[in-house]
Amino acid sequence: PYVDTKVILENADKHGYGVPALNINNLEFLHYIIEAGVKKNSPVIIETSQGAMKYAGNGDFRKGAEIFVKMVKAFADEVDIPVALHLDHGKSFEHIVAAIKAGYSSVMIDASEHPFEENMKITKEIVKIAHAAGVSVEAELGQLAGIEDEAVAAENVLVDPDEAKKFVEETGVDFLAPAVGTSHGAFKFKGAAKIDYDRIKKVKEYTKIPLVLHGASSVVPEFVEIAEKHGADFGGAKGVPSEILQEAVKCGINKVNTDTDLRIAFVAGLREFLNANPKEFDPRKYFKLAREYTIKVITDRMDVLGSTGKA
Ligand SMILES: O=C(COP(=O)(O)O)N(O)CCCCO
Ligand code: NA
Ligand SMILES: [Zn+2]
Repeated sequence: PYVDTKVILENADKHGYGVPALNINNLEFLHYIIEAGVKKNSPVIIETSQGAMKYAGNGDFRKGAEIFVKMVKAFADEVDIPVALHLDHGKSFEHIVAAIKAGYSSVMIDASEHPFEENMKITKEIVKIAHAAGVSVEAELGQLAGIEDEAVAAENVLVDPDEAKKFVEETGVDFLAPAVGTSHGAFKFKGAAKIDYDRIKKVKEYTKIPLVLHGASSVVPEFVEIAEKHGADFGGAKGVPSEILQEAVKCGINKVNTDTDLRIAFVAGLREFLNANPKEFDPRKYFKLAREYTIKVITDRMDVLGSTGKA
């Protein structure tokens, strides 16, 4: 069934596991996420960026939002696992309202590049509108480095747990994404991978709401290697290892944003298949390995995060 993201995340918070939040831009990735969720009997949070809305609507983000809601509901109505649709990194008021109007389960207002008071003011306004429409809200405190779809964020600015407490109390936001050392994309760490567990624990203790880890892709070496063997150039790619994700979940993370891992698995399978099948041009065939690898990276993540069997 199609559910509110809050239902999924409150259960995850109560039982101490993580749920993968998986980005889509097209039908194929949606297919693979649903297949993985059914296979693992895991809840799934599907998420789209503002750019994905524009892409699906061929330039018209309001159309794209409507298309995604219809696509996700069509699948969600057919399966027994809970499925939610979330707007990821909503920055523009118009995109957030379009997602609410189209029927998204939840929206993120990402005002984290603004000063604390401004972030709080903007978030409060979005919470008022979204809650009036029965839609839950995610916000971000602190900043991740790396590319956030349309804007390059500044340096890593880690969350201040005392600010988090005030922020959640004043805004009524449903989930919070504290910046704790990760970043978006495939090149997350210059040195050893590490995140600030102590900050996660403090934010959890002070806010007592479901927490979100952004930039959580592991950049799985197996698929990086396959992609590079078949012409990709991902030199220096490094992500968040599974053990770190598991510790983050123990500290209070419940929604685990994952985009890069799906992209790398898919392109690894696509490159490998095309190189091995020069005569193939049937679109129902040439995504065969891309589909297999993408489903594998998602089902492995469900096992790592503990959402397997929780639907
Ligand atoms: O936090 C994440 C996931 O980050 P990643 O999958 O790159 O680790 N997202 O919000 C997904 C979109 C960001 C661009 O990839
Ligand atoms: Na941000
Ligand atoms: Zn993110």
